[in-house]
Parts: sequence; structure tokens; C-alpha cells
Amino acid sequence: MIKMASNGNGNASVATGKANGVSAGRNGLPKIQTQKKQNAICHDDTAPTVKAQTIDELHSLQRKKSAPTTPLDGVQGAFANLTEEERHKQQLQSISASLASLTRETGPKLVRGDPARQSETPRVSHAPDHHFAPTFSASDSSLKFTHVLYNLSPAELYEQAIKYEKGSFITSSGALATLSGAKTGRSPKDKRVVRDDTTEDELWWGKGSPNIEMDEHTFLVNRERAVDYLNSLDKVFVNDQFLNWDPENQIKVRIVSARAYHSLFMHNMCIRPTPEELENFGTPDFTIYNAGQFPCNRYTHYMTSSTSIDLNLGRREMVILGTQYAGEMKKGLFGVMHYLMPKRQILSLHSGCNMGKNGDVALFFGLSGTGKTTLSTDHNRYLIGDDEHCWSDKGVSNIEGGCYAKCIDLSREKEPDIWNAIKFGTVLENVVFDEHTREVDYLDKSVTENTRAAYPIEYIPNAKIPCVGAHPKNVILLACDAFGVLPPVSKLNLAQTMYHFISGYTALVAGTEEGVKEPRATFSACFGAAFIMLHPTKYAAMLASKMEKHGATGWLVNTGWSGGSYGAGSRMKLAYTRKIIDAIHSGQLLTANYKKTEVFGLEIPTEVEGVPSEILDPVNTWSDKKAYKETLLKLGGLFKSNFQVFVNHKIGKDDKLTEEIVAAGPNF
Ligand SMILES: Nc1ncnc2c1ncn2[C@@H]1O[C@H](COP(=O)(O)OP(=O)(O)OP(=O)(O)O)[C@@H](O)[C@H]1O
Ligand SMILES: O=C([O-])CC(=O)C(=O)O
Ligand SMILES: [Ca+2]
Ligand SMILES: [Mn+2]
Repeated sequence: MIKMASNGNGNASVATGKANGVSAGRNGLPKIQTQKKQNAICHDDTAPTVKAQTIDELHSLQRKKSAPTTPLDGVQGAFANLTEEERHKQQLQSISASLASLTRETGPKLVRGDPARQSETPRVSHAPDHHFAPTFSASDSSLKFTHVLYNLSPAELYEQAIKYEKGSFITSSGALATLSGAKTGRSPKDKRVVRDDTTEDELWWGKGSPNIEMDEHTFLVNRERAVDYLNSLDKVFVNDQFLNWDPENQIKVRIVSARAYHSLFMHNMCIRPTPEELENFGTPDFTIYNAGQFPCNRYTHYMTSSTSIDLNLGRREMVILGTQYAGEMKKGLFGVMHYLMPKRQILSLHSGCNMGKNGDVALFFGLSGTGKTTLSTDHNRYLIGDDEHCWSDKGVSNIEGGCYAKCIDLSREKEPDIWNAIKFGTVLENVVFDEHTREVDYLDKSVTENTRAAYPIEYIPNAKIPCVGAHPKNVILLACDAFGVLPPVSKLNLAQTMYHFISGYTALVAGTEEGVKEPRATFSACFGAAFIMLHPTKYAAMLASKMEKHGATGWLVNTGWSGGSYGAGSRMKLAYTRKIIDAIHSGQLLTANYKKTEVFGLEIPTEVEGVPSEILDPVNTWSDKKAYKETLLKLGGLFKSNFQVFVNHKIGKDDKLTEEIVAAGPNF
């Protein structure tokens, strides 16, 4: 059916349709109007003809301009009294400045809108006034136009993706299936951070640090490469959005990218501005240039592959070359927050977060795949966020506007809220689907094991909007222990919480294709060493003082193996883990009876409602007790040797706490 076109006085004039003869009566129910019979013989059901002379005109009726949310003459501030055209011009000038070459005199010529829709010569937005008009030194690249697709809607981005990007399809539930190309996960070895006079002293460098240095000049070489690539295209996507739901500590970000997939991903993952906020956006605090389709030049200093993810905190810019995996943008910005927030005494956290009906808040820390998204998405609680948070003096706030769930083996029964969030607007990465029905097969790992869904947080029915909450009551550390020796749940004292937070343990099972059956222990400080910018003890000290001040309790939950290591035992039933988490939230576990385990010295409850008591102490679930003890000692040894690098670091101002933390590890 043809969309109703506005007739200019607020009423819709019906072009065609079945609403003829029916209008709302006084009581709100449709009132049937009896047709005045002009001649009693025949009933006339002719609809008025469309107000178009040509097919093109008819098509243009279909697309009506979005109505502004605020009357334009009522807009306050810097953008008051601007015509729509003037506002567009200002936006373009800001984007033109973002995309300016640093080695030539002008930015690119930018026009708004899709090149495919513009037949007439585009109207140029000239480069910012302080730039000179192109002179004879201009190269061909400065004579061409680049179209800017600015904050498109999901529907518009779907059309762009399906039309122009290989591997983009609508699935049966309405989500957009995309392919991220050769990279289906992040590339931490290719991340570089500019080391200058400031970051030299401020950041964590050297052994164990994720921050591999590069110099300013090399950054500019890569930046120019990315900007030139983007300017060489017919069109680029620009997203202007926010990070952090705490209004006082919100950051404005701009993402320039070449793919509709990237633009829709960030639309979902960052906080979406209202049309009004977008009008007043101004200059971004941080800009990403995502030229992921284009490689870096391996002859460039510091480059060891054709992929480079470069962060320049001084310039407030990030450049992506040689990877199209969208998670690089999400986690790149997380790194920026890990730098900016601690400067304001705000702790940034790689954690999920939810809130009970009574306002009790829980944090879920854990490395990739340990259950942050799965367990924070809880039908009985309000979701504040699934992956990135801030803890300030006011409480917690989500950094993001969306969730990024693992999809492998996803089922409607076990994870209904995530299942239902995979609908129109959601980006599905690297999944396999039926060619005809477009039903997704979530068991299929043909493209990658790391299949993902990115959706706006409001797709979860009990999302807490705005995504903020009180000071956490429970801090839950998740470990997927494929060795099968950590208990399903243990209560931690503050020193133990810090010990396990700094250790950041999980054990993943190596890919079957390598033929390796042994679990591999991973230690990642603060459960996110890949994203932190300062020394781990800085974040740990902040966590300790906040937990102490607000009386939060720490818990260690093993979402991994039970009944033996990977191969002999099996993964902890999600239903049991959920019962354990319920008992933590309700306060029931605070008053349970506890006993202490050997080696790790963990306090384990003897009973949890809904969980078989014998599994609470892992030794009961192993048939080979000798193997259990050996595996336990092996894991204890791995913890000890990992912690060696931290024993000489002071945590906070208190020597006592530092000593307690070192003593809180395994003892044998
Ligand atoms: N007992 C369990 N507890 C939690 N998750 C489980 C359990 N058993 C199986 N799983 C599965 O493990 C996966 C946990 O992934 P999830 O997306 O929650 O990870 P994450 O911690 O959010 O990681 P990332 O930071 O990479 O997003 C899900 O696929 C979930 O179905
Ligand atoms: O960043 C990603 O690609 C996925 C993720 O959440 C993590 O690894 O913690
Ligand atoms: Ca997640
Ligand atoms: Mn994560």
C-alpha cells in the first residue's frame, strides 16, 4: 500500500486504502459512516486517484521528509535560527574538517546523500573557511566528490548493505546477516598506541602490557592512508553518537567508515542521539577512521602485518586498516574510556551489569565467552548493560547503547531474551543460514566459532533506560574453567576478590582443528588486559576502595567444566549457574554455611537452592580423585607464576592490603 502523504495541515490525505468511510467516533471506536447514496442503484467504491502525473512523481510521494522533533525556531543554543540547509552545511564542514588531508591544503568536497539518488550536479560544501581554495597544487583527488551518508537509519543502512556489500542478507527473523571478511575476531597484536611525552608517563608500557608503541609520525602516515582511502570512495558513512549514560561524563564520538555494516553496528552499539541532540552535536571528542577494507603498508615502521589498529590519545583519533571486524571499533573506544575515566576518578570495567526489582545492582566480570552477556540478561532483573561500564561516585553507568552477544549454539529455550532480540535492526555477524528460508543455523561454525549479534539495548524487554544504577552490592567474577577444578561458586573476601580480579583467569579449549584436547589457561589482568591503558593495579586499587566503601561482596563463579576437565567432564549447566546467580542476588548465599577448599582456600556453600549439593565441591564430581588433585595443583601453579609480575606492585596506599592480596592466592 502507498504511504499516506501529508496534506500540510496535519491530517493525512489517504491516497488509496481501506480507511475510506471509517473515522473515529466520540468514544474512540471506529464510526461507520453510511454512504450518501447519490443514485440508489449502484454503490460507488472508486478511490480517489493518486496525486501524481508520472511514475517518478508517484515514487517521490512514497518518501516523505522526516518531521523535525522540535520546531526549528524553538531550537536553543549555537544552532538557533539556522535553516535546515545551513545546519546541513555546518555538519558537512565539520565532517570535511574531520576528513581533511593533513598534507594537502583542503579537505574533500563533500555532499550529503546517496550518490545513487542524486542525478543533478551535487551542491558542494566548501572546505572550512580557514582552508584556502584549491590552487594549481590541487590533485585530482581534491576535484572529486565524496558523498556523506550521515547517521542513516537502520532501514536505510539495510538497503545500502544489501545493495552494495557482498554477504549481506535479511534473515528470517529480520536481522541483517553480514560477513566481516578475513578477520572474525579482534587482532590485539596489531594494536598500536602513540607514545608521546604525555602517554610515556601515563600509560602502562612493557612486559604484559597491551599497549605496543608507535610514534606520532607513523600514526600520521597511517591516518593519511585511511583518510585517502575513504576520500577515494564515492560515499562514506558517518555516525555521530555518544558513549556513557552518565550525562556528566558523556563522550561524543564520530565514526567514519566505508561500510553500511560498520555504520549499523555502531548505531546499535553506541548511544543513539535524538534528532535534537544531533542538531547540536558540534565537534566530536573522539573520531574513528575505519578504512578496514584497505591494508596498512607493511613497509611502514612498526607494522608487522597488513592489519593496524592505531590509537592516538593526543589527537583523539583512532585509525583502522586491514580488518573489517566491527568489534575493533567497540573495543577501541572502550580503551579510550579506560584512559579518560580514571583521570576523573571513575573506574571503567569490562563487566555486565543488572539491577533487581529492589534496586540491588550486580556486576559480572569475565573474559570473552565466560557469560557476562548471558547472565546479565536475566528475565527477572533489569539489564543495565552487558559488557562495558563505569563506576563513579554516583553509581554505575553503561558506556554503550547496545549489546554484543555470542551466538554459537544459541537457543530460544536457554536464552529467550537474546533470541528475541535478533530481529529487524540487529546485525548478525558471520552466521550461516538456509539459502531459501533464511533460517539461521546457530550450531554452524563454518565461518567462525565467534558468531555475534549486535542489537540496541532496548531490544531486551527489561532494559533499564537510562542505563544507570546504584552502587553495586555484588561483584561476580566469572571464570570458564575448562580444567574443571574451580567450584561452581565461592564467596570471596576483599583480598581474594582483588587477587582474582588482577589475575583475570579463564581457560579456553583450543580449537579442535589444531587437535589439542588440553585446556589452555588465560590470564588477563582486570578481566580485560587487552583494553586497559594504565597499570592493572591502578584499576584494582579503585575497585578495592569502591567495594569497601559501598560494602559490596565478591564472588567467584565457574561457568566452565564440572565432573572432570574438558574431554572427561562437561560444561556447567546454564540452569544451575542461573540458580547460583539467583541465590547471590537474593542474599540467600550470604547466610549459607561454608567450608574452605584446599589449595585455593575458597569458601564454598554447602547448599544452593535448585543446585545438586554434590556438585558444589568439584572433588565430588571427579571419579579419578588423584587426577583431580593433580589438576588442581597444576592450575594453582599457573596462577602463582602468573601473579609473579604483580607481587612487587603496591595496590593503593595501603601496604597491608597489598600483602593480603598476595597471600590470597593458592597456597600449597
Ligand atoms: N553455565 C554457563 N554459564 C554461562 N554461559 C554458559 C554456560 N554454559 C554455556 N554457556 C554459553 O557460554 C557463552 C557465554 O558467552 P557470553 O556472550 O555471555 O560471553 P561474554 O562474557 O559476554 O563475552 P564477550 O566479552 O566476548 O562478549 C554463551 O554462548 C552461553 O550460552
Ligand atoms: O570485543 C570483542 O570482539 C568481543 C568481546 O566483547 C570481547 O572480546 O570481550
Ligand atoms: Ca558479551
Ligand atoms: Mn567483551
